[in-house]
Amino acid sequence: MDNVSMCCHWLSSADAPLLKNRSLNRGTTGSWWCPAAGQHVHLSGCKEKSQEQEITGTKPKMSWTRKILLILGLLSALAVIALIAVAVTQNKPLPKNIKYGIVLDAGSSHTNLYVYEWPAEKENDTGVVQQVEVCKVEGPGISGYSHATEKAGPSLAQCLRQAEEVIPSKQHQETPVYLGATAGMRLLSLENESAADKVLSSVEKTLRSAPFNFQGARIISGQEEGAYGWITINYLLGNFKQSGWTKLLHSLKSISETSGALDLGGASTQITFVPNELSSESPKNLLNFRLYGKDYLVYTHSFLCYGKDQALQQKLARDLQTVENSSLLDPCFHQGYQRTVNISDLFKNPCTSAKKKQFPFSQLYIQGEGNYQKCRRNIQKLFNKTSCPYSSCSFNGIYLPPLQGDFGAFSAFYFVMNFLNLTSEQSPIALDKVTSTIESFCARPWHEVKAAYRQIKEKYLSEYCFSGAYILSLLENGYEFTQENWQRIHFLGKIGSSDAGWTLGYMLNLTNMIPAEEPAVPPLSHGSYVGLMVLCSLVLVSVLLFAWLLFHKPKCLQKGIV
Ligand SMILES: Nc1ccn([C@@H]2O[C@H](COP(=O)(O)OP(=O)(O)OP(=O)(O)O)[C@@H](O)[C@H]2O)c(=O)n1
Ligand SMILES: [Ca+2]
Repeated sequence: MDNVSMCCHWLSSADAPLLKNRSLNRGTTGSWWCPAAGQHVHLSGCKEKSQEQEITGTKPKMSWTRKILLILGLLSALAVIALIAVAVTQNKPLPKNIKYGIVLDAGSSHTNLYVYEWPAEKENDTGVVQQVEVCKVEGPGISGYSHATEKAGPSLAQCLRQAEEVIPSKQHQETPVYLGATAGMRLLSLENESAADKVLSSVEKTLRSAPFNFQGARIISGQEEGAYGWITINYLLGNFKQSGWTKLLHSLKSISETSGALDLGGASTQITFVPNELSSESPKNLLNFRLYGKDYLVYTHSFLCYGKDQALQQKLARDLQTVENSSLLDPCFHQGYQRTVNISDLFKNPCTSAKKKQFPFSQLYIQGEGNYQKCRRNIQKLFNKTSCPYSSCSFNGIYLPPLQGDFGAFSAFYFVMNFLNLTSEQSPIALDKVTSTIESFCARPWHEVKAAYRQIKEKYLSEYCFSGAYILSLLENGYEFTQENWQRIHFLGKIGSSDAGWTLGYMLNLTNMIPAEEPAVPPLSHGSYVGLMVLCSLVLVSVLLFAWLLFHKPKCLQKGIV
């Protein structure tokens, strides 16, 4: 490189100010002190570097400043890459550590075993527990073993073995198992306490011999059953999640943020919801919860003997008072249907025992009549609406505050309405359409119904007419749902993969998985955190690139010098 081009090279670099006391302009000619050359040189004007290279035919030597800039740029790029890599790997969710829990729902008609799972590190979040298995125990509910109490426990063995297969064996010991018995056992303990105790001892023995962590087998109260059902559906529907926009929306609109729960079993039925007005008229029906940082005042009532099987027993016991001989024409069964009932069985539990009297026959022959309207009138008698010691009542003098918000209706509410094709969520079915559907189903002769639904158990199938009419009676006459708020009842079998019922709420409570206060959560999710890191890094790289380009340009091309 000759002195001129070398000096021009210097002039285009950051060292140009070394040329002291001279103002430089492109095209300036004359004699200049060039530090690179260590001498005065004669310049006839600086040229663009490319031109200069063309002219000289040699590769220009990279200045130290540019080298340092380049190294700094490279190092910054490396740092950014390292930063992203660390963000992605360091904060990536750890491999899932799953926990399990087992609850047995010992209902009046049958027992179900549920297996739940949840990620261990998210125990206190809402909506993370889900059902992974349900096993229906063969045979009757445990209260059905009152005459052979020692067989109640062994009846559960097969479902426990199924749970052993679902849960990894190394976690068997740490998996809690709970059994909650409902209305069937409540009735048995009223009728024969020692038989109920023996049944519970038998199931306890079997559960203790399973490889799981036995946590108790007990009869739960109607209040608990109602409350845990309400907790389950609201947990699964995500109604306890009160963060960000939902919180703001709720506080602005004061909308009802929880769903009521309607549970219909074989022996009892529960209604649970958050009423609009606070009232302490009937304190035994009110429960206070603090969940995820919010207080809930919940109304609940469980009607023992108003599950669909016991309601039918009550109806038959009443009907029996009016018959002249041993046959009964029943409008709630299909025409052509026949059933024989032992009179002693009919009066054996507390739901019907008050109506017990001597009859000149030991069996009742029931003949179906298939008349919905008559059936409704017949059932209506089960709801005593004559006196109410409170501002408002459902029936039998039980306090009921004004109905409020949406309701999730499950168990037999769902089984029956689902069978009748009346559960559509897309286009909620109007009450009069529901009534006419049940009316025409009841009018179908038994032989036709039986032929149309061969796959359905006769016990269930024969009672869907009665059950449909009973559900409408309970909701319309009992709780006084109207054409309008009927649309707010949602018939639910499952929510996600979990069955709607009290068991999940029971387990969440006993394992302390629903905290009173909202758990502290990191402000950003892992995804948002990584995204933000990448964005910041990209901005940093762009700034560095821009700076490098700026410095890389020949100085003489920059404004102010040219
Ligand atoms: N596919 C089904 C399943 C069940 N049933 C009936 O629905 C009623 C209620 O069942 P369930 O909710 O399981 O009641 P339990 O839990 O056994 O009773 P409870 O809660 O009163 O103890 C029972 O009469 C049962 O015969 C039905 O009609 N169709
Ligand atoms: Ca039940």
